[in-house]
Amino acid sequence: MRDMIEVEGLTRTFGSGANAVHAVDDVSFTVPEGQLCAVVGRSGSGKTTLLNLIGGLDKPDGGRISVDGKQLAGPGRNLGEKELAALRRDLFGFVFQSFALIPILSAAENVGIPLRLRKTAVAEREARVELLLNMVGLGGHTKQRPGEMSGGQQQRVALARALANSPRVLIADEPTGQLDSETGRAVMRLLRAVVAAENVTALVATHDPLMMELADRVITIGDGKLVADTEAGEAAPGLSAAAGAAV
Ligand SMILES: Nc1ncnc2c1ncn2[C@@H]1O[C@H](COP(=O)(O)OP(=O)(O)OP(=O)(O)O)[C@@H](O)[C@H]1O
Repeated sequence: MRDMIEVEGLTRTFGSGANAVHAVDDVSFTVPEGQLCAVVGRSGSGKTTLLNLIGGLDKPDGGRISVDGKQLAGPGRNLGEKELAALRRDLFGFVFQSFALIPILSAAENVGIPLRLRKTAVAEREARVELLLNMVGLGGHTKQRPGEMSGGQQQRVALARALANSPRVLIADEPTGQLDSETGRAVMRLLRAVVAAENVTALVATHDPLMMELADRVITIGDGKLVADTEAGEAAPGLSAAAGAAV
């Protein structure tokens, strides 16, 4: 399987001198296409900073990032905001802890936003929105606004929206952080299932042990450094089978 994400010597420092925080400190790894990779670590270890760098929401101080063979950052590669925004739109779908839905739009309209931005034809957009809302189990809720939905339903809408553009990579930062544990588990299982159905590569920052079980691989970050990198099969025999059963 070819590599979808390639990160080499990635570094991001906030502040300087005695106050410098090495949020991401010389991190290197690759993620093969189709893999669901959990990124774990204590609060403040650098997970969000790492995801933001890979997703083109922030720029590194050093190192290289390539996604789907396109170099987002590296020596001599200083993309302008417009260029970076275009790459972001084409390559990534984002899911945030806070859902980040637009309150005055219905579920279907929220999911359709990335397709409107791309000027996708109306019939094609509506068909894709319907397919995605059905996939996340919200086919009967298309007209509801976020305020009329539960947290779990809102996050399922956000997941559908993140997939609308058929991104190569799904980046999810603590997607269950605001959900109760049972709802969070349902969202995690759904995420596992849609990653497989849409053949997307996913990076999920999480504290949730279930996500670690469902993931193909777990990357552990500590003080900005990569401290462990475990494939599901290596962690404990049988984990993959358990993950399969859970979907
Ligand atoms: N914009 C910023 N300016 C200054 N320091 C920052 C900034 N963003 C992050 N940091 C610092 O970088 C370190 C890593 O933060 P980051 O948010 O990436 O951690 P995290 O692992 O995602 O934490 P959490 O699990 O609590 O979300 C922390 O020490 C944080 O205080």
